Amino acid sequence: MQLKNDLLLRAARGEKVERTPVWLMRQAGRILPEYRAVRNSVSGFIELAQTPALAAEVTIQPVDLLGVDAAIIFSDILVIPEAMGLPYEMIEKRGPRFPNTVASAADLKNLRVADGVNDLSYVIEAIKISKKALNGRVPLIGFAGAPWTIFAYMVEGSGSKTFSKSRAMLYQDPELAEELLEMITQSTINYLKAQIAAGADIVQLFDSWAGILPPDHYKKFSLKYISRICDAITEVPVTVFAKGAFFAREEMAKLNCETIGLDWNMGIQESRRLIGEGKTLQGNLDPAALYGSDSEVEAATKRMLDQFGTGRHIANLGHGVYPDINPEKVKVFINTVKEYSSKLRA
Ligand SMILES: Cc1c2[nH]c(c1CCC(=O)O)Cc1[nH]c(c(CCC(=O)O)c1C)Cc1[nH]c(c(CCC(=O)O)c1C)Cc1[nH]c(c(C)c1CCC(=O)O)C2
Repeated sequence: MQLKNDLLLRAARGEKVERTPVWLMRQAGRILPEYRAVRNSVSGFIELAQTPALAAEVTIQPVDLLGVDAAIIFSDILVIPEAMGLPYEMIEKRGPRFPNTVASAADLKNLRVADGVNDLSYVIEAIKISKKALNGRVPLIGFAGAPWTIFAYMVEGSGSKTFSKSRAMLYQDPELAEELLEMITQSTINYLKAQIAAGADIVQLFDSWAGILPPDHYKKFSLKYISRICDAITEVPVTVFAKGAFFAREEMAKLNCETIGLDWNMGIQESRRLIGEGKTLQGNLDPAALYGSDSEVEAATKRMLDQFGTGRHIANLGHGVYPDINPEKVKVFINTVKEYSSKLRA
């Protein structure tokens, strides 16, 4: 199926675009009242994610209601641990929790490499329904957590300020850590390939806890596995977003990926200098800028676009949109990108 709007894919590949494409990390299922209505019709996040018709419905909402240039499949990065044999719960207002965690080699024996097709069939089905319903309007983004971030949840059992259990394992039992990271990496490759076969047009890796590692550990326990995933995914463009990994930008330029996500602490011109011209950059407005007035949102968005210039860029926030942001402010951000970047690129 030919896409009617393929700006995101062209920008990712470094081809010419009439204007800068724009979407928001975590646009599906956070800020829209229309999402909450669907969410309240089921028992919780997990049931919603596991009901393909509803997952597809909330995937498409931001395209209809906000005018973004891409849809991102409604799911979570934690479906991979579950498919490997470590189920999670979503605790209302608190976040994910794993009743069982990985602490020893014996715990690894209970895990398997996910095949991505059968054990995550509900995501694959949701992608197929979403593609049909999108009918080529915009590309569909598939995604997964980066191995280090998934590892951190599997060892820690929940989010954490310090991730000291998962970071301790890197010092105390690096072989065990590497064995688990290997299993996650293989599962992620299988899963992303299944998403692509089902219709995902581009895929993004979220390394949300990149910033908690020192540079040497980041290279050894995260980038190494991200690099393997980038090498394995040859079918569609790949985006790597590593929150807080400012120290790794030069290393990341060597990844076999098309796009690198910037968080809002990373200087735009400095990032371009460190990464070079060979990658598209994605980001990076401060998510909190959307708490400002309409004219402040507009001004901040224009400042961001001026700094990225007319080079390879996909507009986004520097992390996921915050749940209490007014969708009208998101529209100001999106419309400003569309109008102002058209002028810049004319
Ligand atoms: C770290 C991480 C997680 N999940 C994800 C990340 C990486 C991105 C990031 O750094 O923010 C990624 C994610 N999670 C979700 C998506 C859906 C698609 C999208 O909108 O981008 C995506 C891309 C749905 C979700 N994932 C979750 C919800 C809220 C659950 C609900 O509706 O009750 C949704 C819509 C729950 C979740 N899932 C996770 C947490 C910490 C939480 C609780 C807090 C929160 O809402 O973010 C783990």
